[in-house]
Amino acid sequence: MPRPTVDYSLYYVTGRSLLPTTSTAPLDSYLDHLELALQGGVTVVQIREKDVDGREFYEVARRSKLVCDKYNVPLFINDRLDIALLLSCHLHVGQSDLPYQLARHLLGPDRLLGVSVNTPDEMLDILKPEHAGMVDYVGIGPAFGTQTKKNLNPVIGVRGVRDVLQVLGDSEIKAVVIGGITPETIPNVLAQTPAPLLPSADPTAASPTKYRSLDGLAVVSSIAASPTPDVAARELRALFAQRDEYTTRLERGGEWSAEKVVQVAAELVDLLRSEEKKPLMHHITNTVVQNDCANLTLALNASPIMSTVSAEAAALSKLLGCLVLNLGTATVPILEVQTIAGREANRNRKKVVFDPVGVGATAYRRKAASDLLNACHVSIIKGNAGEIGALAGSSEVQARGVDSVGPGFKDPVTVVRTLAAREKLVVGMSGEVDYVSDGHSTFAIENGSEWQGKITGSGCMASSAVAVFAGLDHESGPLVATLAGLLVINIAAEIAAERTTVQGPNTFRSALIDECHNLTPEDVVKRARIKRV
Ligand SMILES: Cc1ncc(COP(=O)(O)OP(=O)(O)O)c(N)n1
Ligand SMILES: Cc1ncsc1CCOP(=O)(O)O
Repeated sequence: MPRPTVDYSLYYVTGRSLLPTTSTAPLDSYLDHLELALQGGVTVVQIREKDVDGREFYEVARRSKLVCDKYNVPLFINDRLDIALLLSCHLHVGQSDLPYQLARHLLGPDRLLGVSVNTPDEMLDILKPEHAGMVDYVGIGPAFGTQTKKNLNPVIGVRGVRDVLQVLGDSEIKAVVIGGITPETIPNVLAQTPAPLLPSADPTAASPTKYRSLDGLAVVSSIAASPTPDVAARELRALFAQRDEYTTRLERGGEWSAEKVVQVAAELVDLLRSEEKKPLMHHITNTVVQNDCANLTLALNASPIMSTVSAEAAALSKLLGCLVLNLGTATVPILEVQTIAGREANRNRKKVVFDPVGVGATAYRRKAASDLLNACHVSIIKGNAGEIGALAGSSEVQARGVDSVGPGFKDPVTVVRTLAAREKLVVGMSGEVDYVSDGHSTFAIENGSEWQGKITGSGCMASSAVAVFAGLDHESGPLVATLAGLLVINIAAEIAAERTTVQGPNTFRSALIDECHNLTPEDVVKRARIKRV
């Protein structure tokens, strides 16, 4: 008998101790809860019972199987091969349980076997030719921190999950992600995990054209702790149903020419000028530039709000055009608010711009940036060469505090393209020439003024300009938004610098904000110096 084909989209690992209801008949109440979860769309169930004796585990599994059979949903048993065999169920084992080779031997050929995987090496072991056909799926994680499991393996973040998927490649073994999977974390998981299938593992070798994605989401508390498990399951299923959109977006690549970018940037300036409902820009930014970024946002005809209050992040994210997360004042409370706001923006499918201010300066900031990129999906990273180099893992360009020093990269195009392809977002690198890439198409913008390097916060203001364009409800996407934002601020800077009244940094700063306010679509068309590289 061949093993069944399973839809792993929503894999519910039970957690009886987390159930919200207490009842005089706890097992019945748990079974009712399980049935509701199945009605909501759970596609696979695993019975995971910790700290109970074998008899109780057996009874819970036996009764659960009757419920799952009613919905034709496959049932896995966690760890206990004996119970899986007795009930003709499938089995899940971890790396410290019975070795999966032995488990397969005893389970026989007809039942499904899943294995937990925490590292690329563990994945490689399962893929060895001598282990072929033993494992049907892997549970990759923990992706995020969770209260549900004691003795948790190291948290690997979305990028760790992607590293395992990269090794899994186009194997027929299915993959689910586990650990801290909630409606808030799912958008980032779906956006970040598709792993490029390349002839070589080097993401710079060529633009990836195909990606390996997850086959499902595995959750405990997102369903077990819900008083309405049917509603919870439905929401999780609906979120997972967006998976292919994320992959298709990556596989589509970019078709933009420089001329087309300029034309659309001019249209976007026009749209901003005419927009009655100005896009709301939520900035969680540093204390040095708040006022300038708010004024620049207003000058471009968008509405700034500079809130650092976590309690209103959810409400704001519903009204947002775009969220700006700036690493300049990287205190622990600010990073916490940024994480919450980023996840809420992801949940509401709003764009997030990340300005990794000073990320090259200290190990503390590098960790903060990495944690933020693991916690929420960012659409655009905009930084200077020192910052982009630090995120790309290059030491070619040094950072001095928040500034970048030296002549820049020998091959800036490869740096931005590689980082964009790896992080699956758009990278904008500002400097004498700005480089922008989505991992497929890369552009260089030559507009700008020397004065920009002589005022503090010009990079942060450029990020605000990018965010304004990203926040417009327009189909052109984050690549064009980044290009439009940088074109606009650089052209406004050029025009400002030509003013005879500009005598130094301070008069330039005021003139820059004025010229952002005055800029016309015609200025963009006339002055843009941009090329595809
Ligand atoms: C689908 C899925 N993936 C991973 C695990 C974790 O299993 P394990 O590492 O054995 O840890 P315990 O669940 O036994 O605590 C899982 N159960 N399911
Ligand atoms: C069993 C397990 N294995 C890795 S994390 C985890 C617990 C996941 O629980 P939750 O979905 O509540 O974070």
